[in-house]
Amino acid sequence: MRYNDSIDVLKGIGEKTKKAFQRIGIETIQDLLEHYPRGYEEFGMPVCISQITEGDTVTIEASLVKSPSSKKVRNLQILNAEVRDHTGTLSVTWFNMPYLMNKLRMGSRYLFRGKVKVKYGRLVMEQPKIYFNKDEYYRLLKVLQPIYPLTEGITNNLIIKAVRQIHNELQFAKDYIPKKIAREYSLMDRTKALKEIHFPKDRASMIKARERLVFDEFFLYSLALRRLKSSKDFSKTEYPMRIKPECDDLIKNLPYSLTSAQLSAWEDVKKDLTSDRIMNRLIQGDVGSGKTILAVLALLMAAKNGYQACLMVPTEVLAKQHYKSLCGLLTNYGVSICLLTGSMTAKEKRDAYDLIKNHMVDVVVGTHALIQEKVVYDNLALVITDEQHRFGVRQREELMTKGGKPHVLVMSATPIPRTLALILYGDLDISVIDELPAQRLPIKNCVVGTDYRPAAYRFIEKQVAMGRQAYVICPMVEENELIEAENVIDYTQQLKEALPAHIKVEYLHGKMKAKEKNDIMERFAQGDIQVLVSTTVVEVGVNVPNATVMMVENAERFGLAQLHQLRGRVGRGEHQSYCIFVCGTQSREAKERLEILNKSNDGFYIAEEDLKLRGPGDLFGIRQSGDLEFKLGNIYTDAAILKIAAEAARKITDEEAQEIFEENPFLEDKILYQRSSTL
Ligand SMILES: Nc1ncnc2c1ncn2[C@@H]1O[C@H](COP(=O)(O)OP(=O)(O)OP(=O)(O)O)[C@@H](O)[C@H]1O
Repeated sequence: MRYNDSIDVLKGIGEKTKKAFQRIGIETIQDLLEHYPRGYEEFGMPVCISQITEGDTVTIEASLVKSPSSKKVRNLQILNAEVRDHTGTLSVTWFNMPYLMNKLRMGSRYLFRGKVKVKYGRLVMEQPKIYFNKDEYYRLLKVLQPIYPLTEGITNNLIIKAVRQIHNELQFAKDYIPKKIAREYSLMDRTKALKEIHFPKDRASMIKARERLVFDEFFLYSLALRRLKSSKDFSKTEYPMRIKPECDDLIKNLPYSLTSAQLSAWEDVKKDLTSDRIMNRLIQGDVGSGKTILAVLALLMAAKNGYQACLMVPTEVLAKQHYKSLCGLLTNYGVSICLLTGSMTAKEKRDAYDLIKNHMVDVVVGTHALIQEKVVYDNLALVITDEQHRFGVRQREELMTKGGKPHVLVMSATPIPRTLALILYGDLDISVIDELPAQRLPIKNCVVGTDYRPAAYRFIEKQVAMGRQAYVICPMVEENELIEAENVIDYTQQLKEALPAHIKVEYLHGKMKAKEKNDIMERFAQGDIQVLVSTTVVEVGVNVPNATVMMVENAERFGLAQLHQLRGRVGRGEHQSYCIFVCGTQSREAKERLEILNKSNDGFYIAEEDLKLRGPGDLFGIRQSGDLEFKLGNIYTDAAILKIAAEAARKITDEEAQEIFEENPFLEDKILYQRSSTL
C-alpha cells in the first residue's frame, strides 16, 4: 500500500463509499490518515444507577425489569424500557429502533452506554448502545475510541476499520522533518504519531502525538511561507517610484508632528515603494495611533509618480470620511480624488468609471464597489486596504488583479501578538505603530450598573456644555422580544427626554439607507449633532476628534476587542475623554471581564486577556470562520507549538527546505493551496 493510492484499495470501500469520502475531501490513503479524530470516547467502568446525575455519559450494567413498550409520535418510533441494578432503576429510551423489542429479554443483564437526561423530572438514558456481551465492552475499557468527523454514508466504525487496515499495511508514514530538528525538539516519530492520534495508548500519548502532528503542520507552513515570500521578494515591480518632495511638504504642513513610530513606518513604506520589488506591507497600530496619515502619504507618493492608487475601506461612512480628509490634504498638491461606493446612483458610478479609466483621477476611495468588474484602472500601482479583516483576502486579491501587480499596503488596528501576526499575515512585512501621539490623554474608564444612567446623562450634558460630543452604543437596532438589550430607536427617545431640549440627539444604525447614514455622520462630524446613539457601525475607523464620551449600553454583550475598538472612537484629539461601560447584568464574570478594559487602554494587553478568557473565536473578530484552518493545529490555542515550529523552520537552510519540498512534490502545493483559500 502506498501513500498516494486511492482509498478504494482498502477493504470495504466501494464506489459509493469512495464518493462519500470524496465529499469530505478524502481521496488517498494519506488523506484518510490525516483525517484526524475530532475527539475520543473514553470507556469507563460501569457505574451504579444511584450514582448517575444529569448530563453524564455512562455505562451501567443492569437487567430489564419491564418489557419494552413502543409508541409512535409523528415519524418517530419510541421504545421505552426500564432497567435495574442493585442500587436503583432507570428509564431507557430508543428512537426508531423497533427491532430491539424482540432482542431484549426480560430479566437478562446487559451493559447500556449512553447519555442521561432529565425528562418529566426523571432521569432517562437516551439511545444507549447495548453491549449484549460483557467481554466486548471490557475490551474497550481504558481505550480512547476515536470519534471522526463524518458525512452521510460514512460511519465512525467504517473509518476506524479503514484506518486500522492502513496501519497494518502501510510500513512508514512520510517524515518531513529533518532528523536533527526532530531530535532537538524531542518530537515523537511521525509514523508512531499517526498511529497514536487515531488509536492512542492513553491520553498522554495522544497529546504527544498531536503535538508532533501540529508541529509538522506549522513547521511546513512556515517553510512554505518563507519560500513564497522570498520568491515574492524577487518579483520585480512594474511600478517603480521615486521619492517625492510633496510628501515631506505634507508632513511639514500637518498641524502636528508625526510620532517616531509613524515616521519609522513611513520610512518602511518609502523604502518598499522606491525599491524594485513589490510592496506587501501591513501597518499594525492600536486604535487612534494615526495610521491614516501613512495611507495618505503613500497615496500622494503614487499619484505624484504618475500612477493611480486606491484606498478600499469597509463601510460607506468610512469611505466618505476618508474621501473628505483626502480632499483636504491632497488637492493642494494637484492630486484629484474620486469616491466610489455601492450607494451611488448608476449615473454617478458611470461618471466615476470614466474618470478612473481615463486617468482623470489619481486616487480612488471607496468600498467593495472598487472591485466591481466594470471598474477599469489606468496604471493602478498601489492598493491600500483599511481594516483588511473586514474584507476577505479574496477581495483584496481581486483588486490586485485590476492592476498589473500593484503594491499592497494593509492597515490593521487589530492587536495580534507578533507570532500570530506572522502567521496570519505571513506573506506581508509588518510595521508596528506602537505609540500614540504625545498630547493624547489616556481615556478615563468606568464600569457601572444601569442605575448609574442618570449620573452619566448629567456628565454628558456637562461635556456638551463644554463643546464636546458623545456616543452612546446599544447592541440592538430595534426592540426584540426575545433579547433583553437596549435598542437604538427606543434609547434615542429616552435620551431625548432625559437631556435638555437644546442638545441634539440622533441615531445611526446599519439598517438605515447609506445616504441617511452619511448625512447623520456628516452632521455629527460637523458638530450639528451632539449625541449620537448608534449600533456598532461606528466601531471601525470613525474619526471625530471632538467626541469625548463613549457610553456603551449592555457592554457585557460585546467582545473585549470590540469594546476597545468602540472606545477608540474617543480620545482622538487633545481633550480628555471618557468611556462608560454600562453592564446590564449582575454576573460577576461579566464584570470581571469589563474590569480588564477599566484597567488598561492597551489593545495588545486586552487582546491577550480576552484570549485567556473567551478563547480565540470571539477575540479577533477576524478570520474566525474557517480562516487559516489547519487540520489539527489551532493557531490560537496551539500558540506555544506555533512558536517553536516557526523557530525550527528558521533553523532550516534554503537548501534543506528545497529538499523537503522536492522530495514531496505535492506538499508545497497543498500548503499553498490552503494558504490561498485562507490568507
Ligand atoms: N502624530 C500625531 N499627532 C497628533 N494627532 C495625530 C497624529 N497622527 C494622527 N493624528 C490624529 O489622530 C486621529 C486618529 O488618527 P487616525 O484616524 O489615523 O487613527 P487610526 O490609527 O486610523 O485609528 P483607527 O484604527 O481607530 O481608525 C486623527 O484625528 C489624526 O488626525
